[in-house]
Amino acid sequence: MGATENITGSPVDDVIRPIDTVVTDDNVNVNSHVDSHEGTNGNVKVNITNGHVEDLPVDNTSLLVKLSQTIARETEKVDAYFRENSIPAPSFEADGPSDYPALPDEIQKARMAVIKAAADLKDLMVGPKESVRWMAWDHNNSLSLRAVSQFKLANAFPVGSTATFAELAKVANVDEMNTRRLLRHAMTNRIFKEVSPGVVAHTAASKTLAQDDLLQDWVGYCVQDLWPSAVGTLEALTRFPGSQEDTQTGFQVAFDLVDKESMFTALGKDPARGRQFHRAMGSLANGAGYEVEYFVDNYDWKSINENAGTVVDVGGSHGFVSVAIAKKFDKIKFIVEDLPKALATAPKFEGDLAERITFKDYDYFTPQPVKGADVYFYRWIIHNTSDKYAIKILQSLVHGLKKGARIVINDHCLPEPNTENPWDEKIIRTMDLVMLTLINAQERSKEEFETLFRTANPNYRFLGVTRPAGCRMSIVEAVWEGEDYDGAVDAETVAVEAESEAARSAEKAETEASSGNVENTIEIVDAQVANNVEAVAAN
Ligand SMILES: C[S@@+](CC[C@H](N)C(=O)[O-])C[C@H]1O[C@@H](n2cnc3c(N)ncnc32)[C@H](O)[C@@H]1O
Repeated sequence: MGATENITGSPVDDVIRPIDTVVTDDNVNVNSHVDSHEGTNGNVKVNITNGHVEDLPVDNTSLLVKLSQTIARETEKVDAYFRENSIPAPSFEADGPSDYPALPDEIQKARMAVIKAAADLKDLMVGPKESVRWMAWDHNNSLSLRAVSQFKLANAFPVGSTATFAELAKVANVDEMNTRRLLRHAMTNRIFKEVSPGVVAHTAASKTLAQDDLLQDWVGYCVQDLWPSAVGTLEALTRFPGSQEDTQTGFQVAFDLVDKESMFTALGKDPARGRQFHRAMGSLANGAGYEVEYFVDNYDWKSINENAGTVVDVGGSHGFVSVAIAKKFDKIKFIVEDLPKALATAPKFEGDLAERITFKDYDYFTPQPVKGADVYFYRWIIHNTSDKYAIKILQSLVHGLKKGARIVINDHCLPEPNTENPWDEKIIRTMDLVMLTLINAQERSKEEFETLFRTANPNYRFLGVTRPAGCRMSIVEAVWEGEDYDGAVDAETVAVEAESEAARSAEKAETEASSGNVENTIEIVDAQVANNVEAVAAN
């Protein structure tokens, strides 16, 4: 039924009058979904029948126009910034930039507003039925992307030149017709373009893939390991309801490893696949919003520094987070704990860093050996575990905590629905599903973090969660309000012991500590895989 008909189907134009229900705020809220927009253009019509006033369906035209206005207005801000700063404009062509530079807050906000409004506008223009219909075909994007990735087609011909489908078919070792079909589908996602019949050239996206090895590994890992795991997940959930074990996930269903091997163990046994995983994680960890500076700059390290306090970096790998904090806060002492295999390749620090940062072998499911420290922090640790194991980790601390000790978790924190820019919300919720499909772990909301601490021990008082602007990760904090530890060994003593222990472990180390560059990150993740294999073997 149209807006100009009454329920009997007779014309009602003569009794339709515009009413003034205009919502004047023409700013589209960047942090909410489209259904929270209340704006209309003032043309909401009222049907007066038998003295009865009814709202008729709101005409969405006003919302469409508002979205398009937002797109135009905010795009102009981004465009002006690019021009003023002589930054190359975004382009689909192979000579276009691969990524956005770091933008000032205001310009980044404008960019995010455009991304949101453009997505909303597209969805509205497509409509719910057709959106859902074709969403169900999304896996075909993975299929054509997997072909490009697996057959290494991005590197099959140099950027700036072209290749025929016949030539690319040879590279892929797949017949020409099917190579063409796969590639023409990839082209609908702007990966390659057909510049003349049968002739393929690079685009900005295929060029980026060709030039970014880590991105290729990210894609490879996602389409080869993650995608089949996603397909196996519902079977895992029905076969093992509520399982918290990392050997009962979609990954195990997909690769016939149920109750046999965790993903880390499986990848650890297969060097090529393991390397791809490590490098994929390196690609992610170097992405926008994950920079370690957010943690360094947004936690109260200052007060710890003033008291020359001790900080324990649990699961700290090669200590690159501690190094970054130590470089800014010159009095804090750090103990970086990890499994022996990770520490075996740890860097040897020099000078001030060597005096203040020590390594210690430690399995975080066992009682914490460093007692009486000021802060114990877990960066990218707790989200790798289900609740059962996360609680175990937090309980392992209890016997050595002094009153007032802080426990800090640096992980994603799931937002309340619709409070986040939809793009960010999609990424964080997808990350949560990825943790489920691969290792039965999870991202957590503020309430879930609070419950973890409360369940681990009622003497933890949850202090809350903060999230630095621009960062994808949050800082979760609790304080220990129970009795002081029994004082058998203090943090200082353990630090000294740890130093000599680490010196032994680090004999073979050749790596330099750095503040989180790609190579360093890859090494860290290498160590993680190796250690998880070890941890699984030990458990
Ligand atoms: C994702 S990495 C995080 C490294 C570092 N915290 C960071 O922010 O980059 C996880 C770390 O946990 C370590 N790990 C895994 N199992 C462990 C265990 N049972 N005890 C101690 N460390 C462990 C791995 O070796 C790896 O270094």
